[in-house]
Amino acid sequence: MATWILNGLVWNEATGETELKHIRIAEGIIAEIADASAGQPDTNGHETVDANGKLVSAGFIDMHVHLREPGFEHKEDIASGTRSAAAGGFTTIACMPNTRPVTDTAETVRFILDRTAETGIVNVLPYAAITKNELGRELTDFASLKEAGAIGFTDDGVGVQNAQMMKDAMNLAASMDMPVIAHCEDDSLVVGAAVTEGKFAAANGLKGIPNESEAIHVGRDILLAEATGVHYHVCHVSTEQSVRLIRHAKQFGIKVTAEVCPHHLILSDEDIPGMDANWKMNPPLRTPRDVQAVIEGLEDGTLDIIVTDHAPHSAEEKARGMMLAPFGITGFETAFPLLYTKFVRTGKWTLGFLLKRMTSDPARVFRLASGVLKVGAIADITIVDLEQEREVNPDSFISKGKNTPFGGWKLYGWPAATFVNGKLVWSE
Ligand SMILES: NC(=O)N[C@@H](CC(=O)O)C(=O)O
Ligand SMILES: [Zn+2]
Repeated sequence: MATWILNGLVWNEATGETELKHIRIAEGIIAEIADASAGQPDTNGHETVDANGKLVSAGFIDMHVHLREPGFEHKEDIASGTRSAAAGGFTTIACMPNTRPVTDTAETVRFILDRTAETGIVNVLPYAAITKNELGRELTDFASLKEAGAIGFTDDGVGVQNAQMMKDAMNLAASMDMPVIAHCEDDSLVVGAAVTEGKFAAANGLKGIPNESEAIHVGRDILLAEATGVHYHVCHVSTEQSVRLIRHAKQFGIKVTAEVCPHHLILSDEDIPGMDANWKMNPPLRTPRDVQAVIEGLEDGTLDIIVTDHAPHSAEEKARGMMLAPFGITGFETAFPLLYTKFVRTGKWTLGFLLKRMTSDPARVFRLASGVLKVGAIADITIVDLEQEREVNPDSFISKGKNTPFGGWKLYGWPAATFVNGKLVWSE
């Protein structure tokens, strides 16, 4: 039995227009994409889903997420996290190793893959830690982690402070054709700070996190990437200086790629309403000048992909206030509506540009087989209602994390159904 998705609006990259199509899925693969103008296909004996003119896209890919399992299941687990991802239109997500235990052994990598098989509903790609316990002191066993299924190495949550340690990691990763993914942060520059250096910090008498705490690592690591030849990927770029360094490195042919989060594209420190920890994340919301720089970086290809950095925390943890609460905001269930409403509906970006940065670009950067809607491709598919306007209500998030600064925002472009490997895993 096949599945037909009827009357879906599909983006045509060549023409820059959407076209009405019928899509046939068989055995988890896109078997046929037919023009709707040629009439209704014979769906006899097959399952049908009528997209009714809604957008049909390759499923979104999110290469930076925190699923919190093992160890922090009160914040999120693989069951709730993958359901939240599916509700955001994501079909493949890559999870960070700052779990408990840290994902620094083959056993924990296998645990994540096994739990995903048991309880998950989207594809989960685990990253493994660069250093044991993410302490920056001793490299993990890269070979066994790769063998167990890790797709790259990162100490996300903290920066690798020691340059020799990072260089050793890059050399080793390069020798096994694996990427190094870096949370860029110099610890000595950020002590006691919760928000960026800027107007909000100044107005509230707070110490700020300076831009160079991120950019120093980006600059250092670009030089190390050049020396080692590794594929170096920069996490959650937030500053004008980092964009400048990455742009320059790319001009020299250094193998660097980078990601940016919706919140860094949409909010600045000047939007922070008060000492509310739902506005606290790492890297922090930067100045309007930085927001402009990351937008331009994404537009000109300096920044390759959009990721959510979905970082759920419990209400109790966030209630500790701006200075004491952990860094991080949830991302899955607001990412596409935010970007679509803010950048596509306003005419700043084409729909195709946004889709590319959330599908085929992450697939290209991380050499994944998914991310395209074409005959023969894996049927990871997202249906989105571009015309539906709805208010963000954190209480109705599927994620255990309700920590978002976007509560109450009125947005368009809500995911309506999500298929993974040809199977409907979530619908409105
Ligand atoms: N981004 C965050 O603010 N927090 C992340 C860690 C990280 O990605 O740096 C988390 O694990 O909570
Ligand atoms: Zn990080």
